[in-house]
Amino acid sequence: MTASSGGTAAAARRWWMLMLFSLAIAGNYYAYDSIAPVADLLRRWACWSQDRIGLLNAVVSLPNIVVALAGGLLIDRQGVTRVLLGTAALCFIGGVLTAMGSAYPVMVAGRLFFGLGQETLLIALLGGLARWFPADQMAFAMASFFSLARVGSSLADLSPVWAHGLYAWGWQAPLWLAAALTGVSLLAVCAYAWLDRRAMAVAYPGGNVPHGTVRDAWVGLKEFDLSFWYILALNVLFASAVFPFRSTFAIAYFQDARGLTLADAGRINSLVFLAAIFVTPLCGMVADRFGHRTLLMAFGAGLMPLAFLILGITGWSPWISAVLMGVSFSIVPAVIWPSTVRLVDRRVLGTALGLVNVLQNAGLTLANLLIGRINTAWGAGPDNPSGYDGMLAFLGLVSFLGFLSAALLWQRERGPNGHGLALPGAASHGQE
Ligand SMILES: NCCCC[C@H](N)C(=O)NCC(=O)O
Repeated sequence: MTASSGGTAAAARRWWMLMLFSLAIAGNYYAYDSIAPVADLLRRWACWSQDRIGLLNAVVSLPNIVVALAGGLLIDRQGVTRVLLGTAALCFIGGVLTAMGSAYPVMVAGRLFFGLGQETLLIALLGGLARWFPADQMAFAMASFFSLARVGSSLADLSPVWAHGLYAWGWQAPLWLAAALTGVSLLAVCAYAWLDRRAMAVAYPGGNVPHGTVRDAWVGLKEFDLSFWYILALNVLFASAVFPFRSTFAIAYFQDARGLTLADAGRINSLVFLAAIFVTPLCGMVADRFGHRTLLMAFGAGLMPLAFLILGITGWSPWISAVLMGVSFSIVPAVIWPSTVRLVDRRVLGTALGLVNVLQNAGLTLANLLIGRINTAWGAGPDNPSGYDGMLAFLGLVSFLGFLSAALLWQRERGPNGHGLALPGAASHGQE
């Protein structure tokens, strides 16, 4: 018997777990994205520079260039549940410190604590889904989970509208809301831990729950298949193009280069996430039902450079590119994570996901820095809209390299070294 098998009661328990995980990630992503909406208040009320505000986000990613791999190893050694409890608690402490901080160092410390937990929490949640969901439901489960993550991000983006009363009090009140949501995330994880304990007692009556060892992780790392490295490259390159554009530079670009108002620039930018809320679970369902995961990833990844190309060389409405990005950002995350799970041994899954996130965070940090440099060097701004061409060329190139990785993965998986990624869920040989 495996943890993901069982009858109706087990199936019901799985959907409860998915609900709790989705709540946990929605609260977490809300807090992750809670700085941008208060940036203006921090600038005007506290007179903080762009650099100071930027550091509040940088300290979340920076530790994960190292910590996510350690977190992944810890998941393989200690199991998902303990790591979930520890990291959700770290995020909660971080959220509270950030909200308490009218003093800058306290806020930075809060964001640092939050960052220490954030990526490992995501990895552990994905590991938990992989543990409980069978192959033919995993893409839908992970896609629904990411759909709720986007709800968290979108609610944070739009909080100045729906929670405008809080913003009238200054920047701390909205950050207390974010802290409260990290508390909800911690409660959801505690409820999961309770469910998990009962379920494990049934799956492993002797209490001998198998965990990987450091040696397993080392051997596993050396034995990762070429397909894993392709999917890792896709993940890093795709994230390095999407997140810096969407979260850092898009609003200024749409205002300066496309002449949109701040409100319209915000609207077009949030379309990418709003579309993903609805389309991502559909993509997961398609992957479970029909397979063709590598083709889906190549198609989704191919839409991203196309979107940047259209922005860069045509005068077409930016909404066209936003729609292409929204579709791409729905397909790739829905398929890439469940596919990664199929490519590695379960005993080293945490380590594998940790490695992906370490390189992804390095890519995100580097891309943010490089794009900033490029925009400065090209003199991008309202007086020089074509100064953004360098940024678009860079993003187009990075996302095209992501597409190439997806195409290579597609080609490899069609041959004798494939892992059944093209097959429907039940027919493929995911390691249950
Ligand atoms: N919130 C922006 C960065 C998220 C990075 C994270 N490691 C990740 O891969 N998330 C997956 C996703 O699609 O949100």
